[in-house]
Amino acid sequence: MSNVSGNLFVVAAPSGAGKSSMISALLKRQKERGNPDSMQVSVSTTTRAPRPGEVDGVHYHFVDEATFLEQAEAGEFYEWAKVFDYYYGTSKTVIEKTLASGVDVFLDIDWQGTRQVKAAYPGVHTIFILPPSTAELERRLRDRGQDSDEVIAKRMAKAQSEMSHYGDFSYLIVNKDFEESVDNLEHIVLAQRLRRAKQQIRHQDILQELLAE
Ligand SMILES: Nc1nc2c(ncn2[C@@H]2O[C@H](COP(=O)(O)OP(=O)(O)O)[C@@H](O)[C@H]2O)c(=O)[nH]1
Ligand SMILES: Nc1ncnc2c1ncn2[C@@H]1O[C@H](COP(=O)(O)OP(=O)(O)O)[C@@H](O)[C@H]1O
Repeated sequence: MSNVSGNLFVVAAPSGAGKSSMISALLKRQKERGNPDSMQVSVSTTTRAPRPGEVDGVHYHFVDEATFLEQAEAGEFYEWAKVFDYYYGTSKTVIEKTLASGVDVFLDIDWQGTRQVKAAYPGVHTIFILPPSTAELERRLRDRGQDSDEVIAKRMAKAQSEMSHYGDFSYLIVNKDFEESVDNLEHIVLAQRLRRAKQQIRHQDILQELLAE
C-alpha cells in the first residue's frame, strides 16, 4: 500500500462527447506501460436499464428506484443526482478506500454531481469534455448505436444546457482527434500525480523536522 493518497478526478461531458472512451483508453495505456493499478474508474449505481452488453457491477450497479433511494437515505453516496429521468450515484466507501490505497479515482458524473463533489472534496480535479460541434455530438450518439431515436433526441435537447456548465471545471478538452484528446487527459493526470507526490513527500519532511526535536 502506498503512503501517498490518490487523486480524485471528475470527467464530465454531454452524453456522447467521448468521456467513457477517453477514460478507457487512458486506463489501457497505463496497463500497457506496466502501471495497471494506478487508476480506477468508479462504478456508479443507477436506476437506468442496462444497455446491450453492459454488465452489472462492471459498467454500473443497476438497481431499482426504491433501492437507490434507500441507499441515498442511508448516506451511502458521495454524491447523487437525477439525470435524464434516472438516478445516478457514487459509492462513498469505495472512493475513500481507493484513494487511501494510493490509487487515482475517476468519476464519470454530470455537472450536478460535480458541484457536490467540489463541496465535499475541494482538492478534486475537474475536467470537462466538449465535442467539436453539436452536429458531431449527434453523429457520435447515433454511431454508438446504443440508444433509440427518442433517447438520442432527449440527450441532444439537454446537451446545450449541460455544456453551459463548462465554466465550473478546471480543465477543458475539445475531443476532436481522439488520440490527441487522450494525450491531453493523460498529461493532466500525470502532472497532478507528480504534484501530489511532491507535496506529500514535502509534508513528510516537514513533519520529520518538527518531530526531530
Ligand atoms: N451525478 C452523477 N452522474 C452520473 C453518475 N454516473 C453517471 N452519471 C452521468 O449520467 C449521465 C448519463 O450516463 P449514461 O446513462 O451512462 O449515458 P452516457 O454518458 O451517454 O454513456 C452522464 O452525464 C454521466 O456522466 C453518478 O454516479 N453521479
Ligand atoms: N474523437 C472522437 N472522434 C470520433 N468518435 C469518437 C471520438 N471520441 C469518442 N467517439 C465515439 O463517440 C461515441 C460516444 O463516445 P462515449 O465514450 O460513449 O461518450 P460518453 O461516455 O461521453 O457518452 C462512441 O461510439 C465513441 O467511439
